[in-house]
Amino acid sequence: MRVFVTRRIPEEFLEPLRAHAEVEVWPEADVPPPPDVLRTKAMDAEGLITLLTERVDRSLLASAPKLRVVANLAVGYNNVDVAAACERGVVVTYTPDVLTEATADLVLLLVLGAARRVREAIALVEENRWRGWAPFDGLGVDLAGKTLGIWGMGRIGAAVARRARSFGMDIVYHNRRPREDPTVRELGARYVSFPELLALSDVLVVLVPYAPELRHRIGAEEIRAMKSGAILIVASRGGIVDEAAVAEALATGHLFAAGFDVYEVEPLPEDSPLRRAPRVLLLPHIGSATEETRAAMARLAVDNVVRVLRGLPPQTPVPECADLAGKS
Ligand SMILES: O=CC(=O)O
Repeated sequence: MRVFVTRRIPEEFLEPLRAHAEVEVWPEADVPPPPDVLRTKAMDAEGLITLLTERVDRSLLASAPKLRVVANLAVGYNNVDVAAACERGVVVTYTPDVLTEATADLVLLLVLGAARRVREAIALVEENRWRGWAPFDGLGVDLAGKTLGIWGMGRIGAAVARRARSFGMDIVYHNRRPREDPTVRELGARYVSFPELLALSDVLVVLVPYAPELRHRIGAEEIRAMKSGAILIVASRGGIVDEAAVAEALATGHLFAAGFDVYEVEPLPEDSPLRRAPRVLLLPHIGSATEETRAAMARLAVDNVVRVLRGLPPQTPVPECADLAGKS
């Protein structure tokens, strides 16, 4: 059996797979295989370990007759056409849970960094422009007593809410449906409509998974509906928030600050309006990038492939395909 891995990952994580399959690894660490290479490799592979940068679409799946499992090394899987995979009997897996805490940490870093204008502060020191303690220069805003709005209250949202509570913030959230589980209730997080979320949040965190119908769901109009002086954090997938509209709202001062870890186009194009916007903290999609978490993600993805190849249910099939994977 053959498995193609679309990025170089440490050999120790691939070891368990080598006992069951011939493993081929794309040799680059940070550049994906070109689509035609992925297609060729998929043609005679039983398994693929993919990243969020790889498009596993209907046509690629159709040209991969032996494929049994696509293990996405990410919690988001909008890069995979899950419906097409399910139809073909291909199991799709992802890496939830293991990255929840690391990603929530990074969201808080963005919240704190945006609220305290840390990018400007660092530049002051690095560029040797710091002239001394100034009582009213470079001021940020407090978080205690403010309202944190979470759009997308899932595992990561709840972990963000937990952290924000310890900073003295009140929590509101919006999902398609209220979450009834005790974790969210214990956090005192209040379910609100989408317009209420926009209107109530001092800090709004976007954590909702990408879906095509959500493209630019937060645009100029929605930003206008937010409080003047609010902070917007984007941490799930790019494209949900109109980046040009955010840059404009930062320029006019309607938004106090913004923080991004994900973008509509990655890596961020040189001419992105966000680069020229004031008070914006831009990170290169590193939500889960800790040693422990990436190791856990790699182990989980590899284990999922091994299990499917051995005819066992994987640990973490995507919910849409859970039945197919023998786990519901
Ligand atoms: O963005 C990263 C992930 O989905 O895991």
